[in-house]
Amino acid sequence: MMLLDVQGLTASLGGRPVLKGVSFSVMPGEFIGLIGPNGAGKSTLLRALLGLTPAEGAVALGALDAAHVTAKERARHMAYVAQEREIAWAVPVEMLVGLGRSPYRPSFASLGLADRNAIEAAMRKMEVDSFRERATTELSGGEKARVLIARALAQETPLLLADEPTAGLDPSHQITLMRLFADLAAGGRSVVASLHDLGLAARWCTRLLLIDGGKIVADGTPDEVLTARTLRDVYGVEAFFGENSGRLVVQALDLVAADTRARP
Ligand SMILES: Nc1ncnc2c1ncn2[C@@H]1O[C@H](COP(=O)(O)OP(=O)(O)OP(=O)(O)O)[C@@H](O)[C@H]1O
Repeated sequence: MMLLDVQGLTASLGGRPVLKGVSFSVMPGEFIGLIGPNGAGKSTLLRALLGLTPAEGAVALGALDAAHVTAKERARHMAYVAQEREIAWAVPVEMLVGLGRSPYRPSFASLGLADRNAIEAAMRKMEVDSFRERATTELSGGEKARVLIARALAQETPLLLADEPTAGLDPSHQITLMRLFADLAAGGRSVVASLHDLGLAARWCTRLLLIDGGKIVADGTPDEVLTARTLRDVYGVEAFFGENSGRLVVQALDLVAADTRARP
């Protein structure tokens, strides 16, 4: 059963088309890296899936039509980690992570055992439990990111959407996060994360969707998508390609000369 099915999604912002007929589906067990240059439409796609940006086309959340779900139904199906990490409200870390349980409770109801277990597990996974009482507004950028990811994990949804979740994390926490997402996928849930780090995308994702100019221009395994040609044409970079433990290793090395670059 598909967790997400997207057909012909189009969206315009400020009068300009930003998504131009995007179609794909997500099966349980996939860790999908949404990659593409700045301005390609990755955040807009994630926001459109969540109903935060108006879009045309069909989006199915499992058996539910996204156009007709309630906010709570949607939030029980997919969690979202936004690119913006601004937290305006000086709540303790634990309380912010606890907001991930809102889709399961009537407003203002107290936390039940399942809620408390989910909050503990999420805080431990993101290693924020040691500063659970600190105000979220007084954390470093990477710590805030981990708290916001913990909130999404506490939501215990089949599908997790994350917009540049590794940005601002140190290498150890980047790997911890990618491993966690890979484990969630191996356990039958699915993750769609926009990523700029092609090395992390190649190493950990089961599938990559490459977006350019509001369209999916490649969809497949990291080996299929991250070719010298696509990196040249879409990103305008020359890259080193290697292999480690059977997985692709990619590192962008330099810009290609503009006249050798063909836009797909
Ligand atoms: N509120 C807005 N009004 C008008 N145009 C917008 C708005 N938000 C985004 N855009 C434009 O839509 C296009 C897609 O933006 P989007 O944020 O989806 O790209 P992205 O692939 O996530 O980029 P990045 O990697 O830089 O985060 C860009 O050209 C951007 O300038």
